[in-house]
Formats: sequence, structure tokens, C-alpha cells
Amino acid sequence: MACRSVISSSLHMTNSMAVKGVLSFAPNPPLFYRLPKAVTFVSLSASTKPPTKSFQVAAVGLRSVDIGVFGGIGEDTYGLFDDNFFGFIIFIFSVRSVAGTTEAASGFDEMVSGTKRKYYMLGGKGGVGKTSCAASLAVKFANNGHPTLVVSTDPAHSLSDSFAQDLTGGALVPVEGPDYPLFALEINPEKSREEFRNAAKKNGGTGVKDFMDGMGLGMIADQLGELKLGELLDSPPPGLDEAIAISKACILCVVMQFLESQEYSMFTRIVFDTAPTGHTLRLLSLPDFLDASIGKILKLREKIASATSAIKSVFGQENTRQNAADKLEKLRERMLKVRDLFRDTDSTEFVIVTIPTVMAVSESSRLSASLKKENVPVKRLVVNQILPPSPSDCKFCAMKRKDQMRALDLIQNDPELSSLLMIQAPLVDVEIRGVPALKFLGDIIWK
Ligand SMILES: Nc1ncnc2c1ncn2[C@@H]1O[C@H](COP(=O)(O)OP(=O)(O)OP(=O)(O)O)[C@@H](O)[C@H]1O
Repeated sequence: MACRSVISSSLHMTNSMAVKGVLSFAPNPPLFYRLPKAVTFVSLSASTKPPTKSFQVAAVGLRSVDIGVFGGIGEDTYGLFDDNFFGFIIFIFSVRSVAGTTEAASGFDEMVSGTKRKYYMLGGKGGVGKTSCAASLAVKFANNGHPTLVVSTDPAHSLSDSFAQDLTGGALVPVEGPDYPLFALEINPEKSREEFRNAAKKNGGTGVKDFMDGMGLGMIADQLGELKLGELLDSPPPGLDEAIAISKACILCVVMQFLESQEYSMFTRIVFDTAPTGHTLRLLSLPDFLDASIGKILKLREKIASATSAIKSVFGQENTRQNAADKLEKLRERMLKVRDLFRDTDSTEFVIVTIPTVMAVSESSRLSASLKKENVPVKRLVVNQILPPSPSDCKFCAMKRKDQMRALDLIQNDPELSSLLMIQAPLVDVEIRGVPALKFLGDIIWK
């Protein structure tokens, strides 16, 4: 059939296009067409003449398969042909979206190459498969010779469930199963906060409030009204936002340890299973926010210190204030290091995970825009849970597939997402739990 070669050569030429061709054949025997490896048809439509009939067939995530779209589907599914049919059929193939080969799409070779440490943060909307993708990537790195650490920064941790091992406790825990060392760490915000409090206690305080008190600022809120200090200041006193931010910084303090501590120096790949979008964005913007807040606190302290001696006496010892100021300065420096790490294209990448629904795609688009704004490098988009091809969809699956195609189409046309490498991951029919299942999923996704 002349059309076959037209389709075949065109499919290799571009990632998104429409192919039209004319086939003339009798439906018996049905025509089968072998698709090039890893070609993904998002939509394929055909019409017949005479009489003019049209139908749409779709197969998402096809890989090196024979598809009996013409004779088979026409006959069985759409009733276009019958035994007495003869004549010409004009097929118009409209290939709206064709993914490149999976190998090229995921670019795992690039992810795995080199022994310099790299950080991968996987994030997206709740429930799309962030943990499964992060854990499967970590297993894949470990099986490829990288001592790997997988870290959960999601307060609702599910790494333990995903690996089917107890990884709780907020410390490094070895994961059993992979060929090379794989460790997991579920950052426990409560425990981190406790450690932070203890650290503050050692220096004579009893928590974040005392940390602020140490700065001579803890009483400000209480005293402001009385002393009318507000009139002396052109910026508002540090309040709840800063206190909360500093306590949240505990998570960032753990990240800082990756940079500084010997305990973590062995790891050449660190994979983060992040919290759903909102949390993660706040976390990523925290270094800048803290930089500004700490700057504000220090500036404020200077102003207060040089106000009046009567006011100075309200705020206690100069030494304590200086100590706290030094600590804040140190914290600020470390935060800035973390910020630089988040933005370093050579060592860090944020992988967005989504599913093919309009809602998830819209959120991913916003996430991508926000990450861009924060200058966090993003290259890859995993579209998880795509229905695998099936020769005969039930009504529910057909509807679902149509929705998924619409969402995939949206990705192709989204200004924030279309430039990312799209990695399509099928919905698999086994529960992704435990190292063997994660290896199975990882071998499909990270090629
Ligand atoms: N490709 C897939 N095929 C089949 N099941 C999957 C796939 N990806 C994820 N799942 C399943 O979907 C569920 C949610 O996955 P997962 O916990 O990885 O999502 P999450 O985005 O990390 O969720 P949360 O936001 O709640 O942390 C799990 O039961 C997981 O096994």
C-alpha cells in the first residue's frame, strides 16, 4: 500500500503532525500496519468513501505493535465493513501527537552519567504517582551503580509504603533489594523542629520565640503598643510569618546537611519525593523569603539597638543579641547555598509528575511556570498512569482514553509544558509496592 511508506517515513520526521493518505483495499484480509517502535498515536481518524463515514480510533502508548486498525477495527468495532463490502476506502490518518522513542524521551543515560552528585526532585499534584516515580528512579540509580539516597519531604510520607519497608524515624535507613547501596530518609518535620528547639535551648533559649528573644525582638510585638516603637521603624516588626518560616527552615537545614555533612558524602544521586505542589513551591521559595526576613530582622535590630538607651535596656544583653545575630547571619548564608543548589542546572533537576487529566495538567503548567520563576531547572515531565493499548476497550475505558487523549493534547499545546521532555508511563496492572515492583516500573519509565 502506497500509504504505508508515506506514514512510516513521516512518522520519523516530526513529533507532531497530520498525515493523510489514501488506501484502497478490500477489508478481507484486514490490513495490519506495524508502527515504528514507541510511536504513540494520540488520535487517528479515518473516513470511508462511498458512503462517507468517519470514525476515530486511538491507541496511547503503543510500542512496536501490530495494530489492526483498518480491517479489524473497521469490521469489528465500527461496523464499517461487511462481507459484501467492496470498493475504495479513503483513510485519512490524522496523527495529532507522536512521541519520540521512549529511550530518547526519558534520557536516563544523561541522568545516570557521571559520578558528580546530582539531585532530582520529583513533584506534582497529590496522588499522581510522585512517590512511585521517585522511588523507582532511586532503585534504578542504585541498580546502575550509584550510591543513592531517596528523601521524602512530604509531611504525609509514603516511602515506607512504596518500598514496603519501615523507613520511618527521620534517620538514614538502608533499603533492602537493590544491587548497590540505596538509603531512604523520611524527613520528620516534628523531629526536625524538636532538634531545632534543642539547638536553640543549648544557647539559652527555649524555641523559636526565644531565638527571636535572643535577638531582642521577641518582646516587640507585646511592647510595641506601649512603647510606640512602631513610630521609630519604617518596616513592621517580624511576626508570625518569619517565626513560621524559620521553624520550617528545619527541612532546609536537613538539605544543607547534604552539602556539608560527611554522613551524606557517599551519595552520588539524591532523589527527593516532594510534597504536593503548594508545599513544595513554598519550600523552594523559602531561602529567598528567609534571606529577606533575616535581612529585615537584622536591620530592625540595628535600628532598635541605636534607638535610645532606655529602649535598649528592655532587650537584654548585648552579647546574647550579637550571638543570635551571628547565628541568623550563618543561617542566611546556608539558606543562600541551598537556593543556589536548587538553581544549579548542572546538579539539580525538578521532574514534574502528572497524570493525563485536564486538572492535573493545568496544575502542572502552573507548577512549571512557578519553578521557572524561581529559576529551578525543569526538563522532564512524567505523564503517569496512561491507559495501555487495548484491542477492545469497554465503554468506561474508551471514555477514559478519550479524556486522556484530550489531556495529552493539552500538554502538547501548553506553552509551559510543551517544551519539556515528555515521559509516558503506563498504568500498570500490579500494585507498585516493594523493590521488585519499583524496578519493574522504573525499567518502563526511566529508559
Ligand atoms: N503507573 C502506575 N500504575 C499503577 N499504579 C500506580 C502507578 N503510579 C502510581 N500508582 C499507584 O497510585 C497510588 C498513588 O501513587 P503515589 O503514592 O506514588 O502518588 P503520590 O503522588 O506520591 O501521592 P501523594 O501525593 O499522596 O504522596 C499508589 O497506590 C501507587 O501504587
